[in-house]
Amino acid sequence: MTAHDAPEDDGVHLLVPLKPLHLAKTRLLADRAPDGHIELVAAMALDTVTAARRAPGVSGVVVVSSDPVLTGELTAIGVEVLPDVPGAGLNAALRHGDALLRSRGVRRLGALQADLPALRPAELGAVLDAAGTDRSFCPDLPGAGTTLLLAEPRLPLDPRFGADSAAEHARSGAKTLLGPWESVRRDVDTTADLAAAAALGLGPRSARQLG
Ligand SMILES: Nc1nc2c(ncn2[C@@H]2O[C@H](COP(=O)(O)OP(=O)(O)OP(=O)(O)O)[C@@H](O)[C@H]2O)c(=O)[nH]1
Ligand SMILES: C=C(OP(=O)(O)O)C(=O)O
Repeated sequence: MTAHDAPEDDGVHLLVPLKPLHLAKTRLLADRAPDGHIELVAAMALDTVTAARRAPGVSGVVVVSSDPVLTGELTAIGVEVLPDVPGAGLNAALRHGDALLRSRGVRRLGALQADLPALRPAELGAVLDAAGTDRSFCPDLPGAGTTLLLAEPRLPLDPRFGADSAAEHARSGAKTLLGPWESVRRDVDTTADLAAAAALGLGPRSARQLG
């Protein structure tokens, strides 16, 4: 974290998890050539992180990943990267990041997916406003997944990402955040999602990758 991310402030620190790039976003390969896949996944993550850092109410963004290329690119723009827990999976990676940031005194914490290349800072800010300090989550546009999970101040994140995570997060007592913030819900799993994100307006790195 930088001085800008000082834990004393009351903004939210977001953990952004990402698998090794060559293993990530395989559903996109169902109907896309593999050329440029790694570069596209990295570009989407960098656009997501860049937009999230600019959002009102966000005090810091920390990526959880063991990918060396991504780590190099993020570090170069001043983003901290925590190494993954090898082989432990997404929720363990987030719990690991949660524990580490809490040990530094961070009070407000959330998890944001790395595949939101159309993310608009003002829309993420509006979601954080609507959340207040409640445990809450933003479902993806299809409704089954989760793009953002926010913990209550000082309480564990308790992430339940994976199949039907929206229902799992609701069951865990999290408030559902619905509102005019399509870019926060527009995650990219398939080529149809990618086209929808492009229609919304991609971040510069993703736009460049798609030519
Ligand atoms: N750090 C970390 N991130 C993970 C891990 N597993 C999944 N993720 C990330 O969690 C996010 C949500 O996962 P998915 O949307 O299913 O992404 P994916 O597994 O890359 O996509 P598919 O291969 O298409 O299923 C993505 O950004 C993944 O890279 C993990 O073990 N560690
Ligand atoms: C892991 C998840 O992501 P996706 O739905 O994009 O696979 C989730 O939403 O919990």
